[in-house]
Amino acid sequence: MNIQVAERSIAPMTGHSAGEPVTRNEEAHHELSIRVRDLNLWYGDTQALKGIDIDLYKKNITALIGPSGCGKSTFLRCLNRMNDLIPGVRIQGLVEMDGRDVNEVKMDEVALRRRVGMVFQKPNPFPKSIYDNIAYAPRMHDLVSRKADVDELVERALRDAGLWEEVKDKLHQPGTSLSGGQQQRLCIARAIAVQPDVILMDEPTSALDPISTATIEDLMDKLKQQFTIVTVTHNMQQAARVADYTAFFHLGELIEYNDTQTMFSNPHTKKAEDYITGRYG
Ligand SMILES: Nc1ncnc2c1ncn2[C@@H]1O[C@H](COP(=O)(O)OP(=O)(O)OP(=O)(O)O)[C@@H](O)[C@H]1O
Repeated sequence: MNIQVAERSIAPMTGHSAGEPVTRNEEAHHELSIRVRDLNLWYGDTQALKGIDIDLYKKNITALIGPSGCGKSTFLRCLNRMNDLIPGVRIQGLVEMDGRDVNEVKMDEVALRRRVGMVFQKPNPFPKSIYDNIAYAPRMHDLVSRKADVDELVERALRDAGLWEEVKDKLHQPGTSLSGGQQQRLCIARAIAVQPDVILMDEPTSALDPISTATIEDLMDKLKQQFTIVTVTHNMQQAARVADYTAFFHLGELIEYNDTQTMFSNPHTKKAEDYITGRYG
């Protein structure tokens, strides 16, 4: 492996230079998923993202951290073009997924969002049954049509989201009848049902109790075997527990991008250190 200490934070600055032994499992999991170059975003006249350059890796969890308003959610939404839905937004720069520019005019947004699932802060099941929450998108994308295939897909997604045993006898009850933590796992099951490449999570546990939070963190750890996960969190312990890489944003800029262990034990920038140690933010 040859991770370079980039002039700006593109590849994570792992703290070891080329030729040194690699002590983590980066060798096996260092395939590029998303490449972002000189990404700038304005809401009207206000610039919210400034020259972001970053490489995000497959089958890893990358945590986005930084003080409120620094642009974490805005950046996340650039990865599946959700900012396009906000009036007055202007975006410049490159966001490439598996080598293809997601902002290309020809890129079909529906197809993009099938490849890039999203889980929000507040669980938001559809006002439908547990079963239909999962079945809806795969049917819409024509991934399945036969009842037996839909049943199988629903079961697999719920099992992968660690929810099957809790809901298998009430699949036709409303998704909203579940607890908050269960609803969030239902939303994760819904996201993975279409077999995306990437799952974006915007503070996925901030509305949950500690036990549900721990369940979701365990689940994220399992899901990264199949999916690339990019998550926003305000919880430093959570970033340290779940993320392979951590990116620190400040006032719309990416200040430091590092493997999580280095970020939390030996941050390379004063701003990241101050934030992580609670000196501000
Ligand atoms: N729809 C919008 N219209 C105008 N400005 C926006 C909009 N969404 C975000 N902003 C502004 O862009 C900046 C970045 O916001 P963003 O929500 O991305 O930050 P964040 O780091 O995710 O914050 P938080 O941690 O509080 O969720 C902020 O100054 C915010 O006020």
